[in-house]
Amino acid sequence: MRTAATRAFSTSTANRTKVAVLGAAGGIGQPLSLLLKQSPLITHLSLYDIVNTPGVAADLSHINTSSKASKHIGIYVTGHLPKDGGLEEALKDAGVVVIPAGVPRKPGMTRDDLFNTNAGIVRDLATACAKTCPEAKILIIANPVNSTVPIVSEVFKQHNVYDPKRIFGVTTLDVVRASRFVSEVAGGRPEEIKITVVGGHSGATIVPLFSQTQGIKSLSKEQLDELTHRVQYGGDEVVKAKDGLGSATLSMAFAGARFTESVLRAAAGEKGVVEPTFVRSSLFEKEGVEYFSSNVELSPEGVGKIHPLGNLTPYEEELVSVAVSQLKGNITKGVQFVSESQ
Ligand SMILES: NC(=O)C1=CN([C@@H]2O[C@H](COP(=O)(O)OP(=O)(O)OC[C@H]3O[C@@H](n4cnc5c(N)ncnc54)[C@H](O)[C@@H]3O)[C@@H](O)[C@H]2O)C=CC1
Ligand SMILES: O=C([O-])CC(=O)C(=O)O
Repeated sequence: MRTAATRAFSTSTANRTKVAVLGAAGGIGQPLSLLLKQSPLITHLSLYDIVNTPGVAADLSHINTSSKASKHIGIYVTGHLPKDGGLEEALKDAGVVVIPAGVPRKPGMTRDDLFNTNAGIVRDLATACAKTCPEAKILIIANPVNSTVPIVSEVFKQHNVYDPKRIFGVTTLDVVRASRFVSEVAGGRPEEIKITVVGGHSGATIVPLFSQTQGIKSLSKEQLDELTHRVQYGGDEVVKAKDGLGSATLSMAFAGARFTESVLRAAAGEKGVVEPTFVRSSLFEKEGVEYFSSNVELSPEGVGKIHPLGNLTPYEEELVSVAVSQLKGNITKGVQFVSESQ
């Protein structure tokens, strides 16, 4: 977690932040909190779940990570359960809220099958955020991301605190997978291979743009088909291997910690921090799609510059058009859910 950049920015205590993790005792929440406990950019790690959080918090609070910049005050960890206003306490003064709360898939399910359970969980947590920490950056991991991001946005609109720059769908795992899978086929160090992945976060809405990465343009059509399918359905590989015990947790914690750290680095003033993320975007607005994932330069306010997709091959253009048509339905479903629950 400690890159040269984070070391440079960790010298200022002014920019250090309270980060709340909602769903902190879950499969993603626990390893994500462990990774975040190592960030020099966090002063207070606030953990909330409907079960088991005090234990997770007590355990993490024994880790001797501390920042010299804060005069040896380590990251302060607290754990909250719903009783006695625990959620409000967890969110009070948070600068960043990460939401992995919600149920994961079992074999045979799509991410959209999680909507009925997770939409209500995310709506209620977003309501608490809109009331308690309306200026926090909200990082949404809970699936289906293509619908939960519009849900959070609609809730914030209802409370008149909506700023599209501060609401992010976490799609980092798609680029983490893409670079790993490409390295297995084409060689190279996966951590150095950058693949642009755009669209959304489920099946055919996930579109890797392999043509934009130098050195792998010579993939055969068969390799391209296989790699594209593997990135689009990488989540299914894990769901199948876990055989009823959930979906990706450890790789997601890695990806979620990377994205959170990037948001914090940009908030601390670092320039040139670019991550893919599913945000309010004008890229496909004309086609009626208000949210889209693409590379975004992060800024102190949150979303900075949304990068255009760049040159696409006809193969990629076709994938993007399928993604756009599916996203429309996913987004509408989230928006309608909030308007119908009023
Ligand atoms: N964006 C992405 O790339 C990925 C998203 N996910 C999604 O992340 C979510 C969580 O997955 P896991 O951690 O594996 O599930 P899990 O079931 O292990 O953990 C979820 C946690 O959320 C908690 N929770 C449920 N309702 C809550 C509420 N109202 N308030 C606070 N906490 C609540 C549960 O008690 C549990 O501890 C799932 O929806 C999954 O599909 C998973 C992998 C990748
Ligand atoms: O596949 C799932 O349900 C979890 C997920 O979003 C992923 O692993 O990309």
